[in-house]
Amino acid sequence: MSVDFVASSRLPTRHGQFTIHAFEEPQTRQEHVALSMGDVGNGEPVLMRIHSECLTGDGFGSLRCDCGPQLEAAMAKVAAEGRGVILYLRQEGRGIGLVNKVRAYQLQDQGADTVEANEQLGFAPDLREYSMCEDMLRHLGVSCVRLMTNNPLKVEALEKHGIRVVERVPLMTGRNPHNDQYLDTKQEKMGHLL
Ligand SMILES: Nc1nc2c(ncn2[C@@H]2O[C@H](COP(=O)(O)OP(=O)(O)OP(=O)(O)O)[C@@H](O)[C@H]2O)c(=O)[nH]1
Ligand SMILES: [Zn+2]
Repeated sequence: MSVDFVASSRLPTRHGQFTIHAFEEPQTRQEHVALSMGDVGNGEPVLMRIHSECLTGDGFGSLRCDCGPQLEAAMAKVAAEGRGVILYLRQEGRGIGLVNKVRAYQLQDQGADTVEANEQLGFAPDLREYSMCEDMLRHLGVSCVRLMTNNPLKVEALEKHGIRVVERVPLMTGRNPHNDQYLDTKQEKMGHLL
């Protein structure tokens, strides 16, 4: 999916001052944003996070997943280096959307794991794709990254879109009794490097 750059502005945060860049997919009007700090277009590898929207974890502090602490940790690491990028992609629920994610949570409350719940709803375990990253990174002048993730599919997807990943930086944070099994399932069934 191609995306158009729309606007950017200053974004002071508790981790320091970022610039927020807004993008839109012309066909679907799907919106995505990037946060950047420092001179990311100078050709040096850029510390980067691709974060998939999780309203429950990022916004409400849900302990069912590790998204909130991962986003906080990624922003803190970028701030510590004074340079980096967070691509915040609006792919809620690994692409099934917020309402379907709550449906999946309901099935998980009844015993399904995160993969089984998606399958019971008729979805693949992970519907995300990352083609929009290419336009977003081109706009920011980034072609080479150190990617903060535990998901090898994200590394593969970026390389497929012409972005060089010189390092995978593990992002292990936020394990708790409520998401213990969820993280184990990601490791066992989805190949995450936890
Ligand atoms: N369908 C579904 N989506 C979930 C569930 N729990 C979290 N998510 C979504 O999963 C996405 C985050 O993906 P994860 O699999 O946790 O991690 P990742 O982004 O693939 O990998 P990392 O880069 O290591 O964080 C967010 O969009 C969440 O909303 C769930 O039980 N079911
Ligand atoms: Zn989450």
